[in-house]
Amino acid sequence: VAGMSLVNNTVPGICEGFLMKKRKYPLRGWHKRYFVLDKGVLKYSKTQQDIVRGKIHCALDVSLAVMSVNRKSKRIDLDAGDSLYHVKVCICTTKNVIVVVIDVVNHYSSSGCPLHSVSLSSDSSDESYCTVCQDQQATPSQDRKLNRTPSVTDCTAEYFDASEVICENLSENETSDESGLSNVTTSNSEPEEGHTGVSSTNDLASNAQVNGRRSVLPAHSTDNSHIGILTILYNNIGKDLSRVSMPVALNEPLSLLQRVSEELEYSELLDIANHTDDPFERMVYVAAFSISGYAWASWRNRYKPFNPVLGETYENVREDHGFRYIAEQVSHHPPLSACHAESDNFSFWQDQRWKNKFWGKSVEIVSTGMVNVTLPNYGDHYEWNKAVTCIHNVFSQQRSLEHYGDIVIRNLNNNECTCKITFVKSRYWGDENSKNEVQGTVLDRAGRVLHRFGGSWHEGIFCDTLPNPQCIWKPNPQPDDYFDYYGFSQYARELNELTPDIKNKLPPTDTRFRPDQRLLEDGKVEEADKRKDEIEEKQRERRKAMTKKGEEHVPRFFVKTIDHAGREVWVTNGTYWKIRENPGFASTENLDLWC
Ligand SMILES: CC(C)CCC[C@@H](C)[C@H]1CC[C@H]2[C@@H]3CC=C4C[C@@H](O)CC[C@]4(C)[C@H]3CC[C@]12C
Repeated sequence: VAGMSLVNNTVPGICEGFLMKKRKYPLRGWHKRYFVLDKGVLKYSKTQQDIVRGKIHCALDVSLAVMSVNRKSKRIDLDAGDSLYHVKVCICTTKNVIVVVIDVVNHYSSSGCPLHSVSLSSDSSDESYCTVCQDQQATPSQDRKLNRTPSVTDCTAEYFDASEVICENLSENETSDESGLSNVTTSNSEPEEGHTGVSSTNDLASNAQVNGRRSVLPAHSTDNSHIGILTILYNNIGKDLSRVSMPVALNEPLSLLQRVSEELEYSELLDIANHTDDPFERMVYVAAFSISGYAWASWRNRYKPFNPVLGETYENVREDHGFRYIAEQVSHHPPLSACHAESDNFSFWQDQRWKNKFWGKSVEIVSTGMVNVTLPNYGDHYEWNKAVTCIHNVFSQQRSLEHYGDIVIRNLNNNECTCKITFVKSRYWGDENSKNEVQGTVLDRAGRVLHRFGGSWHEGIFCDTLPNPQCIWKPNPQPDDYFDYYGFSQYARELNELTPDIKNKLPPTDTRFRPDQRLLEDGKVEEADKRKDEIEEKQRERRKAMTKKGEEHVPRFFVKTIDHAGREVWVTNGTYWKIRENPGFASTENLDLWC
């Protein structure tokens, strides 16, 4: 078969042929597959015979997917919300096959809603375009009636045009709200039944104190399902989208600086590693630690963290875990959060740099920063990359998070062993058994496998090659009332707590003093919204003043250096705990960030 052939030009019939499909795992890369597009449903298999035999791999309704096409590279990206497919033309296919495919897809889609061609800014080629089709669940109810008129789709199409800018809004880089967003929230407030007016009668059990720390937040999370993200963007068409502020109701009362410290929840795995003589076994524990940092994702897809302001700091002293952690927002554009934790058993540091890739219905968060861990007992310095986090169905309440990709852990001070971990991309949506699967191997210098482990990032990791095969990590049980408290674990609930013992020791730049976040935590959403605008305005004023004076912001506790591989990284300058001790932050000059 020399590519896809259209059987009938007027009424699209069956369209089939070979295409190359991108695969993440196993055997990452482009693979030749036989595709059939039949009545708007796209299926594929290895060969035509397999299709006939019913060995079909996916059945994707193209009318519900967002398609972006790059004619130059002959590539199509199909985002169905739950799944993301990348295909391109086979070397064997003829040039205009892509045109045929697009025509066919357009034909099917147009029965549901009109389609428009727009350019995708994430694509360098001018020739690339994107067809957009909304499904009902992603469409804010208010606009449903408008959906029938072409203009709305036009506008959404325009919205996709600015894919990069919008994605930045997830991390909310720079915001100002001149756009009457409050109108959006109020005019569109149609709270879903059942979630509203949750009374704050906490049962006694959940009120019980753990470690003397709070086990509930002062107020329940408020339902934000009525906030149509698409509506917000729709109402801001024509404006500079990077300046569209998202309503605070989309936020959880934690900042990204606090969020990153959650990766240390299972730090006891590093304590074990620092007492494990066998380097290969030690690696198994370091690997389990790197996986444990992803466990929060099954509970946290309804809210997003606050984007820290430049110069904001956060400390987290965990005597029970034996470590202390500091973080600082060191850059605003691009947003960069640096952090450092130390204990008798390890040091941990990283700076968070990430890029967003927007595919129409899903956002992929690609982190480029490396995580570093040193273990003093053995002089090890481990370094690893992060997996990709994907927010599927970002505009809908059926939003879900997935991690995928390979992580490689290296010991920079000794190359006798390395570890490869694969976060398996789910191949069949809804297959609960293979959900969130993780597999890993510890290899020696010669590439021989010495340990094997596996499991999932939400349920735990088992290693059967250890002297006694065992579960090496399991997430803590989630409190029963998690839904009422932003999906927070017990650990997360403690992060923003302002206990009397630290109140006078913290620098005023600490996230715990951020007033809008505190108001949100107290359930005062409207006031929080107002305060957030003021804080963001103050940040802009400060930047303007600095630019005028020709000055540049200098982070207080972190410095920029170059790592062993020539990458730019932010590391601690070692002053935080010294200043805290003597003379104390009350007697130093501090940035004034809040209002
Ligand atoms: C529209 C909103 C309400 C949907 C929710 C978005 C949430 C799930 C998004 C917004 C910002 C995202 C975070 C941004 C940056 C990072 C750093 C990276 O190294 C790991 C993933 C992590 C920590 C992301 C996890 C997912 C995240 C928290």
